[in-house]
Amino acid sequence: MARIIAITNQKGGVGKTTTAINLSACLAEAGQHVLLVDFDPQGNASSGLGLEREDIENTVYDLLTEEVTFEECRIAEIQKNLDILPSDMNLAGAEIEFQEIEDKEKLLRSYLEKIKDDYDFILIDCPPSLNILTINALTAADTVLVPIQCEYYALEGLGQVLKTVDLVKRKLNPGLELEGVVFTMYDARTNLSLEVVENVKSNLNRTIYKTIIPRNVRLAEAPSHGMSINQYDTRSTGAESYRMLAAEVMSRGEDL
Ligand SMILES: Nc1ncnc2c1ncn2[C@@H]1O[C@H](COP(=O)(O)OP(=O)(O)OP(=O)(O)O)[C@@H](O)[C@H]1O
Repeated sequence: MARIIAITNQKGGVGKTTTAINLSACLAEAGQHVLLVDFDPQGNASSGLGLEREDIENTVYDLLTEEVTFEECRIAEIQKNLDILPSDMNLAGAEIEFQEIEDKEKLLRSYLEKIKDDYDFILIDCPPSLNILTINALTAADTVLVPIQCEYYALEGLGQVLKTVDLVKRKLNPGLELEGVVFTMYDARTNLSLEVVENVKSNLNRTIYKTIIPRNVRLAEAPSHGMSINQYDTRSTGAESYRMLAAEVMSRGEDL
């Protein structure tokens, strides 16, 4: 049965999508059967894996509004072992459109529960805001992975995420656990990156991944070529770091 991991941080631009794409791809490369749910109306996880608008017939929005089945929405084997539920701008209307639906927070969960047995991991790439989509993702998830960028306001964003996770745990999903925090865009040439890591470590009594994702230009380039980092530049430090993160995520499963 899959472990469902929501990748979230209400702060924008911290490396959620980069982590969702490359962690999914590295788990798949390691032989795990993975579903990546693009749950951000920006659709960056979909385009970052090479999907053009014309390749996408149905999106996760159509699934949630019951217009299509899971099979009709899923794009199978975008890479070996990796399937994706794509997204597009239509998902931005969810906040208003789901208003009238009973149990609107549990929509995604109801669909993922049906297919959970078919995967080892389901990763959900969340939008950078606390809206009905993020609440749906956290209600569907077993664990939450929080990427935090090595910059000054890192702790601020983290505090908000942890509050939201506690709220969803109390009201909607008692089994929800923190998978861990992962530092992104670490720049070894600056003192700031090191200070942020030390600061978060001393203030956060929670799981922090040993793997730190470095700032790496190949990671920034890969999505514009529609490739994950292990396809785009398999020997880059970016690829190596996401492989290490995948190995940690797999081994952590044994403790969860
Ligand atoms: N480790 C890295 N090294 C270099 N560039 C990176 C790295 N991680 C992410 N980036 C770049 O930083 C930008 C923001 O990353 P990303 O889109 O993954 O963040 P996000 O949190 O998903 O953003 P949003 O809040 O808009 O959804 C992108 O241009 C991405 O290519």
